[in-house]
Amino acid sequence: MPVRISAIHRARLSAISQGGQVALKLPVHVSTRDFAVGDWVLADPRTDLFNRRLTRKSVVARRFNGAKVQFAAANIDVLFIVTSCNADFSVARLERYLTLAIETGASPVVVLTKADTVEDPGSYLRRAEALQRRVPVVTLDCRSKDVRASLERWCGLGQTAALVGSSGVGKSTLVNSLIDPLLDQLQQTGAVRSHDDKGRHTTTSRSLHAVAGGGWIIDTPGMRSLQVSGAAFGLESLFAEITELGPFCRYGNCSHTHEPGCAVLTAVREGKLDPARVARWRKLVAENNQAPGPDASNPSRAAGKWRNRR
Ligand SMILES: Nc1nc2c(ncn2[C@@H]2O[C@H](COP(=O)(O)OP(=O)(O)OP(=O)(O)O)[C@@H](O)[C@H]2O)c(=O)[nH]1
Ligand SMILES: [Zn+2]
Repeated sequence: MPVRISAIHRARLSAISQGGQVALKLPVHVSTRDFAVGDWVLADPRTDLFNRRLTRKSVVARRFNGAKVQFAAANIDVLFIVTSCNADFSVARLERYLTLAIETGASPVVVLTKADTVEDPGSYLRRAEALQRRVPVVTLDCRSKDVRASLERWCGLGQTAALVGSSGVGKSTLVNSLIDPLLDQLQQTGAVRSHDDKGRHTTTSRSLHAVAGGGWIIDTPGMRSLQVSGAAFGLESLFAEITELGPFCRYGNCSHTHEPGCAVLTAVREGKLDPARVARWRKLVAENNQAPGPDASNPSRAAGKWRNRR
């Protein structure tokens, strides 16, 4: 029977089947670390024993200290990049998330929360919109009843969205505003939150929730750092206004740092490119070149199909 992973615990997996919640039993050689919330797997309907994981169409994977990979969400269509209209807002961090989204193959949507706490949310909106051509940006108050209407076009029937962003920006509040409480209670794990060591409520396991309107949403825990690696294509598309100038440089191997006849440097001098944006792009490209090679864990990428999907 096909089931979808809804939460990952240290030694077990929760899943949702057509009939409701399933506590998946794992064979001894299978580690929960190999799974992501949103994974589709096959299980034995009589024993709930795990059989095999189905091929992912997309996966959000984060890399720590070089090689260690953590899977945050699988089979997603939309990546909500959540940041708030305050000190958390950082164009540099948003560019990292947008690169991640492009590499994942999911459509990014920038969600600017706590719009109710600032005089001019529009200034945040404009700064975010400038980061990627045609990227949708939404400003909202996560606690408001308008949240569903603002995000429903990305949460339709059969669609899966994942939320990424720093701790405290309002991801859980957003999920609570989006979910269908009845449906979610019926299908959910009931253990989305648990107490950490300090006795504070915190989101410990990534989880899959049923959204009113037929979609699904995956919450991920706040992340402190987001390393860019194996993301040459993502950087090339995100910084299109810069990379498109490459062919116009005098030298084919131009590093766009000092060469005569460099189209990028010329555009900066003429005020057509923001020097700060170019500096951030250089930094990410350098980081990407230093990191380990392409992430073979992304199947949509390995299959060579993912570029066509956009
Ligand atoms: N004023 C205002 N407060 C908000 C908004 N969104 C969230 N908050 C508040 O900000 C605090 C943090 O919100 P959470 O939803 O727990 O943030 P989170 O991103 O889930 O944090 P983690 O679970 O640590 O990843 C809570 O006190 C919320 O009530 C918003 O749009 N406006
Ligand atoms: Zn150049």
